[in-house]
Amino acid sequence: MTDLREEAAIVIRGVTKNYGSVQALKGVDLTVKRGEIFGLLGPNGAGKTTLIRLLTTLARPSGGELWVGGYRVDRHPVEVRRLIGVVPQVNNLEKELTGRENLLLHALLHRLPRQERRRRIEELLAYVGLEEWADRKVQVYSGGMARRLLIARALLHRPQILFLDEPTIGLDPPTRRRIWDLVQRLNQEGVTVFLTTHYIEEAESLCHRVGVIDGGKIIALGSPRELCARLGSFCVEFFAGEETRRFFFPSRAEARAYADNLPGDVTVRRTNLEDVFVELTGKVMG
Ligand SMILES: Nc1ncnc2c1ncn2[C@@H]1O[C@H](COP(=O)(O)OP(=O)(O)OP(=O)(O)O)[C@@H](O)[C@H]1O
Repeated sequence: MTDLREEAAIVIRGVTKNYGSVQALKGVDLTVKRGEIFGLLGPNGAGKTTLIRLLTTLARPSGGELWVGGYRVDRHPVEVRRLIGVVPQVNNLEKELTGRENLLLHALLHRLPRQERRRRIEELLAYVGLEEWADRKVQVYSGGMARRLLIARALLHRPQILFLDEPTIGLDPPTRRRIWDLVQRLNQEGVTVFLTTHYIEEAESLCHRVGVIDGGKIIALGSPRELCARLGSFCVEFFAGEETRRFFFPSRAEARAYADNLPGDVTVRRTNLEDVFVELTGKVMG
C-alpha cells in the first residue's frame, strides 16, 4: 500500500492518550512531510512531550494510530527506533563520563560497527563544536554544551528523523541561536526535524510549519506566515482602559489607516504567533 502513511515522515491519526482521568491528548491528526522542520508549539501541559513519547516508542496511545518513516509505531517499534534520533528535554547524559565516553557508550548500546564507531564519534564531536571539550566530564559542561552533546548522541546512528523536545529550554539567546543553526544545518543535509517548543520565536524562525497545540488538541496548523496571514498579517495594538486591544489587517496600509484614527499611543506591527495563540485560546503562551 503506497499512501501518505508510507510517504510522509510522520502520520498521526485520531490519537488520544489518557493518564488515569487526565486526557493528555484528545484526538490529534497531523502529517509531517519528509524534509520538514516541524514545530509543535504550545504552553506547558499542552501535550507536547506526550506526543513525542508516543512517536518515539516510549509510550502507547490510548486510541488512534501513529506512523513514523512508513512504519506503524506500535507494530514496528524496532524499525522506528532505527530511523529516529531523540533529544530529550531532560539532560540524561552520564555526568561522571566525558563527552567522548558518553558517545562511545551510546555507540556500543546501538551496536555501531567497531570500525565506524571512532570515526563517527570524532565526526560528530566536530559537527557540534565540542572537540576541545571531548575529554572533560559532562558535569562541567554548560547547558548549551550538554544540549549539543545530546544532539550528537542522537545522531550517532544517522537517523532520518530527529525528535527534539524543547531543544533550547533554559538556554540564553546566543546559545539558542547556535542550536538553531545546528538544527538548520542538519535539516539541509536531509534530516526531517520534529520539535516541541513553547518559545514563539523558535517556532517562527526555525520551523517550516507549526502545529499549535493546547489542551491536548491541535488548534492551528500551517507555516508561521500562513497562520499570521489568516488572522491578518498586520496588527494595530493600543491600550484601552486597563487592557491591550489588538486588531488585525491584511496590509500595513490598512492597519495604518485604522491606527491614524485612534487617539493615544498606537503601535502598528507584524502579527506574530503569540497573537495567533492569544486569539485562538484567549490565553497567553507563557
Ligand atoms: N505520566 C503522567 N501521569 C499523569 N499525568 C501526566 C503524565 N505525563 C503527562 N501528564 C499530564 O498530561 C498533560 C500533558 O503533559 P505533557 O508533558 O505532554 O505536556 P507538555 O506540553 O509537554 O508540557 P511541558 O512543556 O510542561 O512538558 C498534562 O496535564 C500533564 O500533567
